[in-house]
Amino acid sequence: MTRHELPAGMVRAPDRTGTHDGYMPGFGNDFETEALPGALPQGMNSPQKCEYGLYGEQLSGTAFTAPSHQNERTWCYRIRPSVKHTHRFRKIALPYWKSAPLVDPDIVSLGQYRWNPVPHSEGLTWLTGMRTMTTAGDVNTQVGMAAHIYLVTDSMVDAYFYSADSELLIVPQEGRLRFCTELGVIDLAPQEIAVIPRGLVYRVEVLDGPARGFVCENYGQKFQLPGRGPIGANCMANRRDFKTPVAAFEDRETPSTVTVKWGGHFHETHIGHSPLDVVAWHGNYAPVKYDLTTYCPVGAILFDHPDPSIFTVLTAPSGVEGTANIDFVLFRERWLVAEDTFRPPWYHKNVMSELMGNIYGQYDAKPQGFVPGGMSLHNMMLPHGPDREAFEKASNAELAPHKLDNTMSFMFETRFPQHLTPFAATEAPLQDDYIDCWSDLEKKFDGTPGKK
Ligand SMILES: O=C(O)Cc1cc(O)ccc1O
Ligand SMILES: [Fe+2]
Repeated sequence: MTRHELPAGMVRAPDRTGTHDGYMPGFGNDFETEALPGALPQGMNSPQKCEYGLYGEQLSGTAFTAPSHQNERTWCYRIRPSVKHTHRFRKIALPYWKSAPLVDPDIVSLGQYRWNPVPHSEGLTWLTGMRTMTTAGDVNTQVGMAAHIYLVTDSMVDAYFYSADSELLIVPQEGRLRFCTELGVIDLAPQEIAVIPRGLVYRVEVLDGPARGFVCENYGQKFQLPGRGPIGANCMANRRDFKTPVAAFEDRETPSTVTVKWGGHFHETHIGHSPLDVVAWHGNYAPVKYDLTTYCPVGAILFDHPDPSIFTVLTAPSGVEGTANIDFVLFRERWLVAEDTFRPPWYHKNVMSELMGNIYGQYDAKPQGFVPGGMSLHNMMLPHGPDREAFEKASNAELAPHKLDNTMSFMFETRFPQHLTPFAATEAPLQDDYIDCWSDLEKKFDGTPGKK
């Protein structure tokens, strides 16, 4: 992948070992990084005076008193304290970016739904190009999520954003984006994901456009790695494959805007400089990216089709043990080897709500119609499963080992019902005939024993 030049004037921590390539490996590590030598205080957080005349500031991602194994915070040493990066706010409208609760009495969310890719349009930034498809839970009580599609053609120029409501899990499908954050720069391409923590200020630039992808906006507890149980210490998503950017800052005095999502509403403030002014930081509350092709799937090696939870990349707990606020689940290339087994997903009805997106290729339960950039929704307790074509093929296939190749789809699975937004119900390219994919499933039963 080509390495893009940093934005003009941005200073990044030097690569002293020749290995970091702009990122530090590990999930939830306690990192430390400085873009100028000696900027990071050693052995303490709050010296009477910081080096270079910097201000020390803590960004808390969990309550001060959260148990120490969950406690997340980062110490920033910056040109100005964040309080100088916000001024009087006024509410602004971003009409396509919605928050829960949003239950429109005229919209029927009970149904199996599928959408074609939402087409690109001109002049859209990360903020104006966000299109909410579903919302679940309640942003004010910090439970649930929203699923969005982003369509981005234009970089944010002298414009910055943070969400106080949520962390954002970003799943690109087309194009490349750059996230210039307070804690460093993340370049993101399809087959990668990023998690931008709640409260972190950033701007989004287009490296290769137009860009389209999916966002899971998590109102609840942070995403973490799932427990592997008897699988042990390896496989699935491995900690070292997560990458956090090294410190990078800019000292730029230009009229700029900061937009804040707070309580489901957007607020704008005007300042005279870039807020990306963190010269050095240490801590474990930081943005991260992950290459999905490093996900090591584990599955059935003799018979039967396990629950899709075996493919969980990240999980955001809900407080009820084993019942996630959100699971992020990845269906990628893998071998199918199970004997005497119907290999695709079984027919099922799930207490959790399943929103799926296709990053590339073909999904085994839906050979047609679920296309890259497209989405589907099988809501809480709504039956679904393979379409007729997939069922007939898999029921009659010769069960030699078979590689599912050229396939990468994912699921945002939440314990809460997902409600369609007006955009999803009326403006997005909904496939009206989706449920017909099951209409030709035959009755095969005729009371004859031994019939298979
Ligand atoms: O519905 C789907 O396609 C997702 C899914 C996949 C699978 O392998 C098992 C259950 C499940 O919900
Ligand atoms: Fe399902």
